Amino acid sequence: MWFLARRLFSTAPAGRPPVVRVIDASIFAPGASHRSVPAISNLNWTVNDGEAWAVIENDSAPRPVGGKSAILQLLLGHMRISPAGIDPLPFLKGQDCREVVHSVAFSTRPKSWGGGFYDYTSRYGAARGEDARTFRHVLQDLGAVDEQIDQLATRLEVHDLLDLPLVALSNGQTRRARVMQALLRTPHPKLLLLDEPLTGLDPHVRPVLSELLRSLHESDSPRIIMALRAQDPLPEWITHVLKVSDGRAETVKASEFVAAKTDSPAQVARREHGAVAPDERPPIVQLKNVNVKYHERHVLRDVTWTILPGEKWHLQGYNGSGKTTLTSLLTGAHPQSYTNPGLFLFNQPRRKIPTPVLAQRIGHTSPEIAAALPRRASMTVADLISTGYEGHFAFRPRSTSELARVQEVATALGLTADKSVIDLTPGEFATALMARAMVAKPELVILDEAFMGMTSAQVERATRWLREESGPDQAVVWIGHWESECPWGDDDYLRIVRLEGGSASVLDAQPSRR
Ligand SMILES: Nc1ncnc2c1ncn2[C@@H]1O[C@H](COP(=O)(O)OP(=O)(O)OP(=O)(O)O)[C@@H](O)[C@H]1O
Repeated sequence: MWFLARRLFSTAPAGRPPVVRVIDASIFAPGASHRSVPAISNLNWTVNDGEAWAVIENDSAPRPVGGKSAILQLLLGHMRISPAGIDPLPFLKGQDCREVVHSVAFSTRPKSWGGGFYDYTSRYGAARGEDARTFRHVLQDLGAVDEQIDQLATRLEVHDLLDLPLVALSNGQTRRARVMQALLRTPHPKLLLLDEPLTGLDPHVRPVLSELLRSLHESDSPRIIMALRAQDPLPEWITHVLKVSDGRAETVKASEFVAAKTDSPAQVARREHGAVAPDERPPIVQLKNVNVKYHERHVLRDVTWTILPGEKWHLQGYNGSGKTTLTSLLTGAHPQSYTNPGLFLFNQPRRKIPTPVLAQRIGHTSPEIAAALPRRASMTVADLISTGYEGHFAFRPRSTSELARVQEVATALGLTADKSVIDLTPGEFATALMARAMVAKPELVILDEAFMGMTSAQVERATRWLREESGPDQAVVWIGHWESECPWGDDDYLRIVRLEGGSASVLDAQPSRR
């Protein structure tokens, strides 16, 4: 098959045009005048055949168009390039890049989803049925044949999900599904651009996807250029890095880039701030032998777990292991939350607490919420953060103290309160969602992939703020596949619960206070 063909990774045969070549050019957003500030100035970038490049953003003050997305947009033919007449992709030999350059972005919501609310809880009720459009149907509609679908799905470890409705896939499973969609589309891509492809993937799946991308790239079918955050580990097959920072770009060898890397922002912030020890009071969450099943699919199996006030938990598990399902029981978003006899929240059976009350008492951010949020030009950062008081997307006039608190949180996190949400970078948007989860100082906060799309400077600021803000009274469930990004560590009595095969085990790697 075309996508499994392999070839030795060799230097470019003489005479083959470079994949990318831009010499002394400035890149402008479409529609920007000649006098406006370029998104990237003085770009000098050549990608020779046989090289593997990552575009890495290292912005201290990210601008909506000046970072890695400007480079990806350039390769997609969406930017104006000056001097005019430069063809940034000579290897296409004049072929229309809109046909053969595909991109998959994971830190932003596709524009086609518009400004309305997308009900992410529908996935919990999605059923296998004759009418449901399955993952396989969606791929077939793109022109893929079953043999290709089966091979690629097996390689990406999503084969047993092909007959599920696409909406039922977990966050990490959806990421792999989107890569499959891009690869199996007709016409096949010659260049595939992936923006943060490894975020949201568990440590087991990351090498699986990375290895697939490596073998595709080495066989030129398609070539891959990926954009990463500065704090992400660099796949070992990447040979060169384009560092983009504050509207300027610099090329370095991957080995030099790795050698210059320092500790993660969370590690730095943890080192500089003291430990916060949790308090001991009656549990705020108790699960006793809780089960969740979809027909024959047993997602959670006899899960028993207790969260005490102030405890900091890292909920771990591979993609599809049931982390989102488990947290949706706590927030009441899952239909089976209401009927589950073993679920106790705030010292009461879950069915005795109305779901809107849960939404007020539990702060929550997740990729599903990020995708669901209605984005309208008239909605400001302050509007968005203040919906954290109710925990749903209701807009009502705010009291003076609420407004002051929203402003305080926005300022502390470097956000401009009156900026429209549609003008936010992915990192600013993730920061605003995190602020929303925390603004009402809830007793329990669930931070699921909270740093998705943030630059390392934003991660560093968010880490410090979370550690200062979330004192001994607030319990936190942290979900993130990058262990080094967890704002709390051993010194904070961080506790670990791991889901595997539907079962939960508590792994106390360090001596706990209890
Ligand atoms: N309606 C449904 N029908 C069948 N299976 C479902 C349905 N909804 C979810 N699942 C399955 O339940 C499993 C758990 O999904 P969940 O989103 O909880 O995983 P996760 O651990 O949060 O994954 P990730 O790390 O990718 O976010 C997945 O394998 C998913 O495909």
